[in-house]
Amino acid sequence: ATTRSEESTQATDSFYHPTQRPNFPVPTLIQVRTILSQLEGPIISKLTERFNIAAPLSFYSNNGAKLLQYLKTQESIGQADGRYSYGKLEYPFTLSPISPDVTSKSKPFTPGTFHEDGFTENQKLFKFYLTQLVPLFSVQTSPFFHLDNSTLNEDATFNLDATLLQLISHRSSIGKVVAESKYAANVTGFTSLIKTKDSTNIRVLLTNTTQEDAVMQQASTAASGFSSAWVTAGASEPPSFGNGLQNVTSKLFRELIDVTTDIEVQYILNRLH
Ligand SMILES: C=C(O[C@@H]1C=C(C(=O)O)C=C[C@H]1O)C(=O)O
Repeated sequence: ATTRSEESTQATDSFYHPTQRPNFPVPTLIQVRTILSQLEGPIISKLTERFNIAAPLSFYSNNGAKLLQYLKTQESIGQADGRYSYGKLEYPFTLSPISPDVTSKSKPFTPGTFHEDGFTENQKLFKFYLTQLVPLFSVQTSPFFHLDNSTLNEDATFNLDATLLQLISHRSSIGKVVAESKYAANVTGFTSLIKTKDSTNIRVLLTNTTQEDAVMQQASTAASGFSSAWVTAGASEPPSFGNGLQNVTSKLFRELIDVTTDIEVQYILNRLH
């Protein structure tokens, strides 16, 4: 008989049975940081687009039920294409989670090898997006021209929301790889903290505020670039546009760093499972 957890594994990861998953070595910390910085452009670009679409808060009533439904439809298609398969570091908002890896004699997960913990912060990211960012998307103008005089486009708005949510989920999930590279570089230091489940000191060991400042700085520079490019491209913007985009960008990246770090901590706590 198939158990509940096997069913849900099949649901999200139809590509590999848990016992036949490949061993994935992770890149070095320097390489992962480059990978993370590659995502800043796409995230801030989508954020700029979304920031510039008029959309009433009523689109998001009932805790974003309609947006979740939109995501569910998209994710079912993505799942069929293997989007959430093992090692993709993409985790759905609406489908069942991937099952965690279990270490055994035949599968020792030597340091430097990815070890899935099945954890996501997608619910937290969705709530943050809905309650902290959406209220700041308050432009009144719409880029759409409809002959019936309507200006709203719910579907296009949800499409941008979905892309943005998927990008920030992916960005924070790369925290798992960051954590593996840090673990591989300090197995002894982390192992004792894992054994005592000392999440506070695990977080201290994972945190690098110099790197965080560099990420925030790059995000801020990107936001300035996108707002000027938008105006150069012909958008008629109020004088508050540049600062408004800076504000949402900095809120988003502060949250992303915190969530990425949460994901790193969880990954380490479950590393020896
Ligand atoms: C991702 C890392 O871990 C933590 C999270 C960071 C981030 O989300 O950008 C940056 C520095 C660290 O505090 C890292 O060290 O690069």
